[in-house]
Amino acid sequence: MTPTYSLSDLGWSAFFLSQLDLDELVTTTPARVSSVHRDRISVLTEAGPTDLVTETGVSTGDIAVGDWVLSHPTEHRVVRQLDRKSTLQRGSEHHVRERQLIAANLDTLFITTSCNADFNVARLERYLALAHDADVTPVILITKADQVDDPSTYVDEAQKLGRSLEVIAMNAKQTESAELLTPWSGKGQTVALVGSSGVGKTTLTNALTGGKAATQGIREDDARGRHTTTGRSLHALPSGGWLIDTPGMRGLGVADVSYGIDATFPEISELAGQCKFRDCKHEGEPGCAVMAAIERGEIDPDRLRRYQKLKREDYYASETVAEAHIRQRKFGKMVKSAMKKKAR
Ligand SMILES: Nc1nc2c(ncn2[C@@H]2O[C@H](COP(=O)(O)OP(=O)(O)OP(=O)(O)O)[C@@H](O)[C@H]2O)c(=O)[nH]1
Ligand SMILES: [Zn+2]
Repeated sequence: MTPTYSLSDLGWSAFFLSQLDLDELVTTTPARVSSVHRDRISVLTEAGPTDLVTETGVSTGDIAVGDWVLSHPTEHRVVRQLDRKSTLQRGSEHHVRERQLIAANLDTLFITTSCNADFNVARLERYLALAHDADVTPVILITKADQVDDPSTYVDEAQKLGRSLEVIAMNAKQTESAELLTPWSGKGQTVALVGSSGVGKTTLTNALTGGKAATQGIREDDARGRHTTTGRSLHALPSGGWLIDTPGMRGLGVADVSYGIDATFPEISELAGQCKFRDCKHEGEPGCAVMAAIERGEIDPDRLRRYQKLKREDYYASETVAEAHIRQRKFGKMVKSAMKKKAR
């Protein structure tokens, strides 16, 4: 039997309700997107799961798993998509402004790493920038705590990355691991797991879903081979929450997440406003408040290096094709004139 859910079970809140006008309140049905197909979307409503086609002219590519839409009272179609509380997207590796929607309306992003060679603060900062930019609360999970003598050294390292950041060490293979995550996976809460290959995402997914990851919350006929465009879907958790799986989140480029990078390095970005030049790169410019703080020993120089690296990567990945073109032409001209000067 297909389980039924109330709107609040599905994650509905005042944030979404306040977007409806009186007419919509009476005539439309809120629906949460559980998977996205090329020509339609699968949704969960209070009346159960169903499929909807999108508004005319709107591609399903603009809709992400986790989105809320209003569905028409009699026809199986979307009337309107609601504003998101959060949007998780990834930058493409190409040097064009191109971002791929991963999930909408997540409350928490579990950034997963393990007590071994995978543990890398630069990678964690990269995921943190993504989470902050998406407006999702990050929680760092450090798996394989059972394989080291003292997991607290890993916890302490991760804890340095944020004053109020939650960091949890665990053995993902123990069934209790799901219990450690209940503060974030209770009724109506939506979570996703990201992290490198082999850190234990599948193990944790199975712990959270009770091993039923593949089938919960999706229409049954999906199991008969109807393909979703992304492979992503919304899974109901026995704890009352929702898990959106995130295949394709492994390679992790940053693009257009400048805000998220600043939020990940508050000790640097908060000072940057006091630099003499508004576009100071903190690379030795006069009147640089960040360099001054480094000299006073107040900022970790390694953090500044990683901040600058992410900012550079974000800048190049965020520029449009036209901007890249101008930059390359400028560079070409500069090389030419330098060569002319040399020849003289
Ligand atoms: N001892 C121990 N082993 C773990 C733990 N977490 C995961 N493993 C093991 O590590 C291996 C990889 O775990 P997976 O859950 O498949 O990792 P994944 O992140 O899903 O990997 P991909 O599917 O490649 O992205 C498996 O053999 C798990 O049993 C843990 O906390 N402790
Ligand atoms: Zn500066």
